[in-house]
Amino acid sequence: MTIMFNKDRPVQPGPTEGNLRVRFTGLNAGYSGRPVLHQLTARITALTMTALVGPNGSGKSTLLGVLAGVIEATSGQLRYAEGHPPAFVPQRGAVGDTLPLTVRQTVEMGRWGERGPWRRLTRQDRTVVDTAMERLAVADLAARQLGELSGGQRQRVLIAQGVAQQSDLLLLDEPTTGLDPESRERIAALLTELVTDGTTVIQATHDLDAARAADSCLLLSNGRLVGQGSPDQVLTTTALARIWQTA
Ligand SMILES: Nc1ncnc2c1ncn2[C@@H]1O[C@H](COP(=O)(O)OP(=O)(O)OP(=O)(O)O)[C@@H](O)[C@H]1O
Repeated sequence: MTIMFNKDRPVQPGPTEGNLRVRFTGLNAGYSGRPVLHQLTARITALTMTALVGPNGSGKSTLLGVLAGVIEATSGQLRYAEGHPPAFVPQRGAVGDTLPLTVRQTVEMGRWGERGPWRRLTRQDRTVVDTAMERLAVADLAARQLGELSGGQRQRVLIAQGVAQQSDLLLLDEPTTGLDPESRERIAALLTELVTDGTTVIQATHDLDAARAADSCLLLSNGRLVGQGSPDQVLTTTALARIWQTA
């Protein structure tokens, strides 16, 4: 699927290319009257883990939002290889904690893309939800209200909702921020497992350990892509010092 972000041009279907899962060229995006992303061009290989790295405000969440389809780019080209629509796990803070939802209902929302909102779930949907909750170790919290949970528990529930979407493209916005080391490791291991099982994972992260464990990194600074490649190539002391000093 190819999405052309140019107000005058229609959406065009495009060919898939080799082992690419996502490719974007000259992508510009922002918020009303506020350009944020400038001329981003990158390729994301299927069945890899990509880390989006950069200081606060560099545009990581905006880029994920564009890739997830919740923010419309103003121009450029975004192309996905054949596959499911992306599953998007937003930042924990972006999800209201006063929503009157149980953990199970929250994870069940991951099936809405298949079933439609508030529709009765099939037995298979319920199995998918159970499996996602078990993978994230939140099954014993199923009846609890989302708002009663700790930050780390809520984060795991949101990731379970993403996993329940059964997409082969999972986008996560800072999935380990604010978590204790054990929860971070558990989530890192799960994301690696998902890649092995056939998912392409893209995560925005401030966790340099997570970024160093990724297959590739996109380094953002002021809405521009200033590095892309393997963690060793991109996360050099010099590059990190330069970018964080100017942030
Ligand atoms: N809803 C919005 N309306 C207007 N501007 C926004 C909005 N959301 C983000 N921005 C601005 O867009 C820029 C990029 O923000 P973004 O959240 O993409 O950065 P980020 O790299 O994810 O930051 P962080 O690491 O703090 O999450 C910032 O200048 C921010 O103030």
